[in-house]
Amino acid sequence: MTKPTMLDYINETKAILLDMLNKRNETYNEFADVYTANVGKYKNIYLIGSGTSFNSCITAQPFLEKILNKHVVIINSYNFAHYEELVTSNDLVIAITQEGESTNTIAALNRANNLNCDNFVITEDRDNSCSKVAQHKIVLACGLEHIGPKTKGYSASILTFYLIALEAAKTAKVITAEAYSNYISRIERVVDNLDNIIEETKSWFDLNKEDLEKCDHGYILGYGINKGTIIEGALKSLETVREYFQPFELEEFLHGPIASMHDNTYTIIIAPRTYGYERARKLYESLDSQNAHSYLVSGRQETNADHVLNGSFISDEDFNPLEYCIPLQLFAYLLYTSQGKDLEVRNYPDTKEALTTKAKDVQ
Ligand SMILES: N[C@@H]1[C@@H](O)[C@H](O)[C@@H](COP(=O)(O)O)O[C@@H]1O
Repeated sequence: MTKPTMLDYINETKAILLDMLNKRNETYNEFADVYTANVGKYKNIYLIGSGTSFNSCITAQPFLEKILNKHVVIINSYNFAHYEELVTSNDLVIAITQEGESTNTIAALNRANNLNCDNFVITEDRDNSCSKVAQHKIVLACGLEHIGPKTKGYSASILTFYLIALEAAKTAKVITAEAYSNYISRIERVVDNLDNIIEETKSWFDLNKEDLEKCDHGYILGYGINKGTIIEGALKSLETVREYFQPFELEEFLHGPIASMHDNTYTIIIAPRTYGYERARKLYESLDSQNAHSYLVSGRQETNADHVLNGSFISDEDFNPLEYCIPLQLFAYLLYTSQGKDLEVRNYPDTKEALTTKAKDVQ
């Protein structure tokens, strides 16, 4: 059997997310019950992970804070395990690890246990190292993903966070049944549209193929709730194209990094029509008039410039990261394949032995 590609996994995303939505009550009821029983005790919620899993924490944080009305701290597994000073037994720890073998996440969960923090791990449906350490498990219901650069797992991770927050808020009566249903319908609408985004992204890449294929470094820019989207998007290209891609929040980019742009620097701006859009569009227009490799990914535009991905994005104010991650995942896939990069060849293979990051190899 041939190994699935990143594209196969991206194509599976819509069906997987719809299935997760359908099974949400049974999948997340334990979390909702534990949360409801302790809602008065929990002061802060810690979201912890490494790599793509950590990026899903960055993306999910604003929605969890909004729905659960608690301070949500995002911190990577290593820092939680060894440097976090303020966590107490009144905090809830939620670790996320797709394959469940990341050594830093195991260490973070051990620390949560030692500190007597209630803790959950979101992870694949198999008996892995992290699920042996955590008090409770939430299944990351996307099936296995037999490839290093994760795509469907990232989408499933952010949806898991949205859904555990909504199930917990409904059970704890932090939100009304009506508000809950409204949030679910809005997620369904975004997920239902994902296949259109895939097709539109492919057309955009094709249209600009001659220029995009030459891309060997670039900046991925965004704002608001897409802070995690751009970090994850840059990571996808770093892992696959294996050239230099750097994410910046757009306003921070203007405060210095823009000085490092050259004629051959590419930019992709992720620009949903939410707060921040006007400045993003202005930045695109300004860069486009001075540099030949500037691109904008946004909802329907007045402009029909080839470099603008005029997608049929729903641009939901809370859930648009589910759709805006797709163009960056596809960009990485289409670019590395068009450049003929081989993901089976590991760069600097000796570091894997020198610095272990996984308790077990699961690929
Ligand atoms: N290259 C992979 C990343 O793609 C992955 O995100 C990270 C965390 O893995 P996990 O989510 O299983 O903890 O591990 C590896 O380093």
